[in-house]
Amino acid sequence: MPAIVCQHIHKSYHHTCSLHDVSLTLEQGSVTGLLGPNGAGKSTLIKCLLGFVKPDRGTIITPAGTTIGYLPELARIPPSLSAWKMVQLACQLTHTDSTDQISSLLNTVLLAPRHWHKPLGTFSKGMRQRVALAYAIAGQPNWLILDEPMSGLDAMGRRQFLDILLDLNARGTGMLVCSHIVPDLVRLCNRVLLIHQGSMIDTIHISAHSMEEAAMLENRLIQTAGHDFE
Ligand SMILES: Nc1ncnc2c1ncn2[C@@H]1O[C@H](COP(=O)(O)OP(=O)(O)OP(=O)(O)O)[C@@H](O)[C@H]1O
Repeated sequence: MPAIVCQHIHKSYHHTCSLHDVSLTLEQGSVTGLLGPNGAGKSTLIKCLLGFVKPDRGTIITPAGTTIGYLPELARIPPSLSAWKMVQLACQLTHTDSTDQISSLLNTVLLAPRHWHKPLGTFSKGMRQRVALAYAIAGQPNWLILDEPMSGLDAMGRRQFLDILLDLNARGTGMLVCSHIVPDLVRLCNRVLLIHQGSMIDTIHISAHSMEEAAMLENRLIQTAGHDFE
């Protein structure tokens, strides 16, 4: 399938420039990280790609047949609903709400069957986030856009969540992941785009998914953000 392409995107809110001449290509099956200091424009770019926000200028080309699942930073989790019911609702939207499909999704996000019918309000943050991911992938999208997916999860929860994402990617799902957690981005991504003050300033290719690459990327980020305080 052809890539998703953004060309020369500009977006301002009132007099604040959020994105300035941003271009990028997302190849199907790839995992791209978006990294930048607070206020750099990451969420605005995601909202433009999802069609929630209209750029002032520029083009976004989404090939026919593209389907995108979205996991927002703060997914709404109704506390009285069960995991099963929540995923069933998502499946109903795509007319695939068979028992097998719902069980398969809950298994994919590693939720043990003993939790399937418990209210989500009794779940840990990690479990809730995994149910939110099952909701996002219910329509079997070929792309996933994730905004801070591992934020607030403990080490075990982050590892588990990363493993699920790596498994989804191995099965062909392309991803755009916005995160402040550099080691997670390095573990997951093929490349990381560095964004600062609304502009794309660097592309870092990740090959070894190693601690050394994470340290290098973190230094690059601190170098960038450090200039803001000079
Ligand atoms: N709805 C809005 N109205 C006005 N300004 C906005 C709006 N959304 C974003 N902005 C501004 O656009 C700039 C980029 O914000 P954005 O949320 O995209 O950054 P971010 O990189 O996602 O930040 P963070 O890491 O803190 O989530 C900021 O200056 C922000 O204040």
